[in-house]
Amino acid sequence: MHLHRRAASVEAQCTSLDATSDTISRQRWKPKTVVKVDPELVALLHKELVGEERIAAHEFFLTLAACNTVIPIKTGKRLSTDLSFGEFYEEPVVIDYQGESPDEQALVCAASAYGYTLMERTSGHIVIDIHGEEQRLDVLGLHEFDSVRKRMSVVVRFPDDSVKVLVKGADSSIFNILAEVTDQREDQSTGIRCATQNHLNEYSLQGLRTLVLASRDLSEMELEEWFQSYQEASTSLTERSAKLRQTASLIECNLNLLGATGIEDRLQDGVPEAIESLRQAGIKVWVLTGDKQETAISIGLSCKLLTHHMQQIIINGSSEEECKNLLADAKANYGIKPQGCRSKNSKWKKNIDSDQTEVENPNDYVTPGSTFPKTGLHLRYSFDTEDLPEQYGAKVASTMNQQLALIIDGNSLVYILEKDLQPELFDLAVSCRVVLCCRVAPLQKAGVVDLIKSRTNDMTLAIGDGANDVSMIQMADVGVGICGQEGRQAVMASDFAMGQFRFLKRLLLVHGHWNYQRVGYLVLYNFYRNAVFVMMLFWYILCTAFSTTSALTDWSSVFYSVIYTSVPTIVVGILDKDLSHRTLLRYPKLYGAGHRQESYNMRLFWLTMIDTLWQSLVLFYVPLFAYRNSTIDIWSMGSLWTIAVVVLVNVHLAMDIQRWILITHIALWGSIVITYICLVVLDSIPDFPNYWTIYHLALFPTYWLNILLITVLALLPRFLLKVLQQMFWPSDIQIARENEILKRRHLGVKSDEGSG
Ligand SMILES: Nc1ncnc2c1ncn2[C@@H]1O[C@H](COP(=O)(O)OP(=O)(O)OP(=O)(O)O)[C@@H](O)[C@H]1O
Ligand SMILES: [Mg+2]
Repeated sequence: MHLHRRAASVEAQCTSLDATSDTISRQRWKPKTVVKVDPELVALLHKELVGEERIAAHEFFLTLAACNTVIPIKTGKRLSTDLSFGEFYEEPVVIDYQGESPDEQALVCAASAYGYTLMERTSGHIVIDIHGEEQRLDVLGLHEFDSVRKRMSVVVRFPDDSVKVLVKGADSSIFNILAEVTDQREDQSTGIRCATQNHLNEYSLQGLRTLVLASRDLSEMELEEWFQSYQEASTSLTERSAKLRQTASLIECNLNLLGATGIEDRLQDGVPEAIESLRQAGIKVWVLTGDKQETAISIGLSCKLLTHHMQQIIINGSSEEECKNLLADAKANYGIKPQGCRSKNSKWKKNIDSDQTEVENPNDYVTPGSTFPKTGLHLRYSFDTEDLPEQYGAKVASTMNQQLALIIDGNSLVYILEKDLQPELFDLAVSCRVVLCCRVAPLQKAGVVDLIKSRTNDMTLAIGDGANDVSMIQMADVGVGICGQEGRQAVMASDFAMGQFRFLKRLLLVHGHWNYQRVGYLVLYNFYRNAVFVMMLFWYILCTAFSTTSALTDWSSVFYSVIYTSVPTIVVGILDKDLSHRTLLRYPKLYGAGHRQESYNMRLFWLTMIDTLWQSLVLFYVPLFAYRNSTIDIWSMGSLWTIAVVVLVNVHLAMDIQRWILITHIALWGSIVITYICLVVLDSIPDFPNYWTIYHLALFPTYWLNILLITVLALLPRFLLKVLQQMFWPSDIQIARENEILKRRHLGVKSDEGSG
């Protein structure tokens, strides 16, 4: 049976109830979502039928309805009028199913469509409406789903006093605990198993999430033994989950296979596009999923993470030796050499980056370990490209023509992550364009993130929506949680929460870019802003032979950082944008500026410091030279230096502002005005030594010319360097900015012509 997890209502074609019988059509309730049913299966479930097939189908749907943690919520009845007859009738109660797992909700809805409606659930019992007859089943115990067992089970007592354990879970975990095939029923059992296996393969090749259902009768003795152990385990204060797991294994064995389900887990809107953009931005995306391998591959194909042209390296080992051999073979086959650990300041970075920028179509090149992912609802984990080791150059050449996809399952990861095979996996993984880890447990997801974190200096970002993504989200440098239908655990553990995967594109390419540019610039600017002031004071101390006198009042020194220059810094730090969000989304490669550390690096830092030195010298010596033959007092000089440094740092900032808006003007020019106001106020207080200085100074043009000359002379080298750089060595961002400006002008001209 296969059904849609998210689109049950869209698929609505006929109500479940029509299909069963007249009694049901008179029901006082109806499910909120209606599901398309298979008439053949409905016919098989007909009450009057007897026989093994009917019993098996009955038990299958009973398990679907009972073995879950879904809570039915009924909305109240109301009276309505039937217009054709003018009669009052009671509208049926609508049952909505709420639960943490969307898969379970879909399965319960499906069971309801086939006449097995879950009506009520408490911790002690469940009520199921079976073809119009309500049956109350006592729940003796429930072993919740966990990612280690990959299954869940419920023990129920039926009205006829029989006790059954109903189990559902991943195929890999259920097939291991099925009853051994006995001689008499060998043909039938193996037939059923083969058929189920075929169906499972078929479903997973279509990208459906599969589950297997099984059950068995419990004898009184077994029940008693289990119940005692269950009671002990569930009230235990230490190692409760391990004890419960052990207890579950008492009954989760010798099961009879009931059947399999396939649920379509549709990708959210915009996932392939978002992945493509992240890829172009130079971000590598790996997919870590708990799904079956075939399902994961199929989803990888549907979100264009994998393509049919890719060479798939599949690592499915069941022992350490086997995994070692598989990894070694893969490395030998594709000529992959050891990578070693990567260091952040590697000189190879530049080469690789230039490789990237030269290639127009991102699909045409293999970026270092360009492993980009499927995502969807279950997005996994990505890490930013950084630098690459020396050997990479050779490897790029060898893998250029063969796009590699590494597909590895959880079983192999057990041997690889816990043993000494981590370096082998790392070498192979970073050489592949895509890495897809399937059937991985939550801790393994965290282990894979840790593998990258411990071996490279790359930034890691983990994104996920379920409880099984929590450890990965916590392990990564940046954790993003998607608030979806799978509960809020991922969101609670994350640094950023979002509604859909595609918003990640905006978060990284737009906000990430802006943030990087702003922070990078502000770090440099703040070094400069403080250093230029301190250096100016330093020159004064040198000139006065370390006399401990001061030219600036204490107030000026304090106000410089707190009032005179702080507001523009904050405004620019929050509001400045080098490029519009449209441009950034359109050209994801602009995100590469961050990878190349264009906004903040050692070279820029030292250039800024040299510039600061020059500016501080101009700042100090120009007034000194201008007033060399005068009898000006030291407080007047201090006043001039104060205002000159404030004007200088603000004009310096103004030169770098990319986006001028009203608030930037107010903050920047307002700061200079406020400085003047403060100086006037401070110079008007008779108790201060600087009393009345500004009134004297401002009367002479030399004062104003000094400020002008300082600003022009101090900023001249910087200005020239900027002009030269923009003319001869423009950055990607510069080119995109010019493009934006030209477009805007072009549009302006067009609209002028239009209005003319
Ligand atoms: N509520 C459940 N009851 C029984 N089995 C389940 C349940 N939820 C998941 N499973 C089975 O356990 C497997 C692992 O589940 P897990 O939650 O770790 O990953 P996933 O949901 O498949 O993938 P993802 O990593 O994308 O969340 C699933 O593939 C499924 O077969
Ligand atoms: Mg899940």
